[in-house]
Amino acid sequence: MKKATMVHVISMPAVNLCLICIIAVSLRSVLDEAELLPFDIKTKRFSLKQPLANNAAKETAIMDIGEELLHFLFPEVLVCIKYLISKNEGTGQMEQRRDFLQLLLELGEQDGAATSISIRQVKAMIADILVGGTDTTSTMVEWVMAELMQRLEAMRKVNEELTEFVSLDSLVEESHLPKLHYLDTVIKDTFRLHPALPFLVPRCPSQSSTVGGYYIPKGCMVWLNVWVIHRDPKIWENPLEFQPERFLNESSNLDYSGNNFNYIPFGSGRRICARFPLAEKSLMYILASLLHSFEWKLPHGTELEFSDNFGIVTKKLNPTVAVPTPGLSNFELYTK
Ligand code: HEM
Repeated sequence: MKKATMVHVISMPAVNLCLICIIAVSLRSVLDEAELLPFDIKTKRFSLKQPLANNAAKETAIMDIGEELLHFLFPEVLVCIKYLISKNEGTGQMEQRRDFLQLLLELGEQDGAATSISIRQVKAMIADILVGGTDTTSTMVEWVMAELMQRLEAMRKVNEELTEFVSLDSLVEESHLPKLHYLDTVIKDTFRLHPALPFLVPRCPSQSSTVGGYYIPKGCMVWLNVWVIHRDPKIWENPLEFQPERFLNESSNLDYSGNNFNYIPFGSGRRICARFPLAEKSLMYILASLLHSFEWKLPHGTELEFSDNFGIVTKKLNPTVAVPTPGLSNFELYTK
């Protein structure tokens, strides 16, 4: 007999991960004002310190605050980082395998070299990756699920595609992902309507310039409003409608590379999301698995609504709640 359970599509810790992003993003500009406000764990407040003399002092201060905040908000992230580092150092894995962490640790060993980095910088980079990649991904999974449960025709097409390419007697594998074109368009149009970082990361030009007739003074903070670009009626037909088919035209260059400025959910240029290809794959994989293995319905008598909870990462104001029912032909697949 099929068993149904009600679940939150995504359950995240109550503390919003975007706090760390705010710190990472805005600290540089705060520090440029020469006053530093370090975070006091006991009082949970920022306290005033002396102006910082040079860039090295600012970098150290950024890491001090980042580490303190990590301790306070995400102790498990730090424990995880420390574990990974000690595991790599302790077991002689260095010689056998060269993964990202190992490369970072090797850079740390080059005494005096220009590329040498400290263990604190290694930790900061790994924390960046863990933090930058978690809240964004889970938020997007939730938005896609909500859009699909609202547009049953699109859900039907996704399910048909999954049944054709994966089949009901197997689980989704990485090799299936390139074949799931319709799911890809669903994710893309969800990114258009609900970009996870609607203002990207702010820019600070090192030279004054004029762009599109606007004078941008050196040193100012520039926020790009991607949310508005993605809903601009001059660019998009029926911009407020969820229409995945608009991405079926392959000649439109509407991918995640940031080369078409009409569509930049992962940003563009030198500061484009550092791991957008990984994010693209993870999203496809998570969503394909959820949608292939279960049939999703709203709890009886409830309706979806799509208000934003504005933030650095823009989530749904009201979490999506859905009821999954197993749909695979062989129940043992769920225990794998
Ligand atoms: C759905 C998932 C994700 C979304 C929507 C997303 C979005 C973004 C955006 C919009 C930016 C700013 C780009 C700009 O201002 O031009 C960014 C930056 C960044 N992302 Fe992602 N991201 C995601 C997943 C990830 C993952 C999985 C990682 C790492 C494993 C990651 C690491 C980073 C880092 C390190 C930066 C800063 C890059 C820099 O400033 O040079 N992100 N991301």
